[in-house]
Amino acid sequence: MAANGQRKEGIDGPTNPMVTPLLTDLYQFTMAYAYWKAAKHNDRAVFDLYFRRNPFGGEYTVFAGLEECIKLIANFRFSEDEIAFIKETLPTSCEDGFYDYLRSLDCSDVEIHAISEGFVVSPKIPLLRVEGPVAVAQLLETPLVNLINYASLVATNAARHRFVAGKSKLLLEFGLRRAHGPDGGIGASKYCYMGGFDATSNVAAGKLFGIPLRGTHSHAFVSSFMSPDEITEKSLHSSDGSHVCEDFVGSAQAWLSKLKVTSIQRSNLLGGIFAETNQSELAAFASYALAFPNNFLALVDTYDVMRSGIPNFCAIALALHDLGYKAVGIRLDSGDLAYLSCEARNFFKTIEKEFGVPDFGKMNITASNDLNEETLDALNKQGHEVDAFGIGTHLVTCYAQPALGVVFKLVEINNQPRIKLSEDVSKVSIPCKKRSYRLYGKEGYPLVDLMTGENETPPKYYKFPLSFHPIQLMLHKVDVYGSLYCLNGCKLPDLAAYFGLQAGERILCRHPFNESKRAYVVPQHVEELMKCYWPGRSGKVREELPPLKVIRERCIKHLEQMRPDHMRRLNPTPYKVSVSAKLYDFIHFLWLNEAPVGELQ
Ligand SMILES: Nc1ncnc2c1ncn2[C@@H]1O[C@H](COP(=O)(O)OP(=O)(O)OP(=O)(O)O)[C@@H](O)[C@H]1O
Ligand SMILES: O=P(O)(O)OC[C@H]1O[C@H](OP(=O)(O)OP(=O)(O)O)[C@H](O)[C@@H]1O
Ligand SMILES: O=C(O)c1cccnc1
Ligand SMILES: [Mg+2]
Repeated sequence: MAANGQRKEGIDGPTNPMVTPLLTDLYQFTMAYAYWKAAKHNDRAVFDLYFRRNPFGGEYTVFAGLEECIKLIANFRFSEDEIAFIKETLPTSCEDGFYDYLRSLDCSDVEIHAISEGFVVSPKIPLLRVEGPVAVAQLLETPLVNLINYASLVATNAARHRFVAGKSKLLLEFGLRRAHGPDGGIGASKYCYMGGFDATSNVAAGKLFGIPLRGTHSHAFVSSFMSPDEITEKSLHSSDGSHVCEDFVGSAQAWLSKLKVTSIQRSNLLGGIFAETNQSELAAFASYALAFPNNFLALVDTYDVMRSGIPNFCAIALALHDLGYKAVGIRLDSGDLAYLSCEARNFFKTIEKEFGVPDFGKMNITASNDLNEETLDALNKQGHEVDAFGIGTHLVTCYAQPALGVVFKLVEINNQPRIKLSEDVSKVSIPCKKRSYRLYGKEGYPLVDLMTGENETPPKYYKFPLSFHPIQLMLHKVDVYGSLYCLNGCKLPDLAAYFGLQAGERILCRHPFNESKRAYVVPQHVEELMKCYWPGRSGKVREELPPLKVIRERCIKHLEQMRPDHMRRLNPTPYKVSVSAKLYDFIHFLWLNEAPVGELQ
């Protein structure tokens, strides 16, 4: 049985148990029945899954969700219960043989080629190519689009937040409470990590995917304390266990008095900004420090950041320091985050200097509160001292753009290329079973993504850096005379072959729909984009599904290798997506063939 065979490959089911063969649109079942009734259900179809436009006004998208697609494919079988439900749902006139057919269905005859998860991808280029019996491929349409749409959108959103925040900042995903339901929350954590976040507050995602977990505490914890008298157990061992401070709260209060005197005496240094801090806040901080002396991080904006939160935090951090512990830092969750972070940093640096506490000035400052790309950008422009950003709502709900328009289009049936026409040229599908390639330029940046027909010769390139090779000199001559002939008269491809190199070839890359847009490219490197992730009966080797961490590293690497003008936030340069000359001609031949000729009256 194919399902057993698939299980032997060790691919678990989808993370979300709701991802079953029923997680599809009704019309996939009605079409499947009609195909079956017409004995057309096993016609061999090829579908491309792609999106039409990059999200968030950008020029790049991170491809995510593939692993879940393959998990669905590998375990795609109808249970009796599910078949019974379909039978109840479809008209009674539907013949029983159809349900026997559903009973026999799996994806053993489906072949999936896909771009690897974490790649930077562009519109129109197939992310996934599904080849198989037309009825099965269509049943797969909705779940595949569903699994890729949000995953890629939120991974891209995360990558964009990382781009603005900069490499050195810690990015924490705090969105679970605001995500679109439990699946949205789990997906957000997984794909934000993939897109370059460092950690999540979502404990379930930490367990499921091994994502690092991070967190601070909330305002409720601070406001739940009324006074320091509430703390009954006030003693704290020193970090090396050599002695005990019997009254940790008293020690913090003593530090507070010292800070106050200092602040009054040196009002320019500490700003002379506080008199009496909020003692219930001090109690909350002390209590948290007693619970986590090695991981003390305080939310400082419950009452007043500068007049209470920061001095209270410093008093506790200094009392911890006396016992050999190092406080972690603060979180700011309201107000002007640029201004407050700079003030807090000055305060910490002053304490480092005044009291000789090493590294106190480097205390971690985390900021949160309705952050998004724009606020991060504004903070950068103003100058800030934030080390870590906790981002929730805007990140996980993809507030700036709620969906990526992923589509699934038939490009071939029974070896016959198909096209979908539209008044809107950007919606015309690109027919044929295709291959796609990324062509890299001299500087190492991707220049263009190129689609060709399945059987066209792949673009060629120089396999080794020619600058290190004796052939380079001769090639120089080739450049100078603008000819493909070298000094001894042999053709460049022959010469390259002689030296064991693959020949570079000038490739005409054409805009799929705009006749005048074309460019020649001599690639320095060519990467075939789609790999076989589910071989079906083809006998091809199945590409392994790598761990999330590996996908994340791949994603970060790919984002970093993009040319900066494609990545900028304002008016980025469009990344080129093209087709070969042969495919261009074929698209337009088919277009003319399928478009009815109008008649003017
Ligand atoms: N320096 C800054 N430049 C630009 N935007 C900022 C800056 N500091 C904070 N923000 C953003 O301004 C908004 C402030 O929102 P709002 O006024 O609702 O919150 P608040 O009054 O500071 O805090 P809260 O109501 O949560 O206690 C947030 O989206 C925050 O991310
Ligand atoms: O602001 P987000 O980007 O969504 O990030 C997560 C937010 O969630 C928490 O508070 P919550 O918003 O629940 O309460 P608050 O607005 O009163 O702080 C936290 O304090 C952050 O502010
Ligand atoms: O740990 C935090 O600070 C946190 C977690 C979720 C939402 N807001 C904050
Ligand atoms: Mg909030």
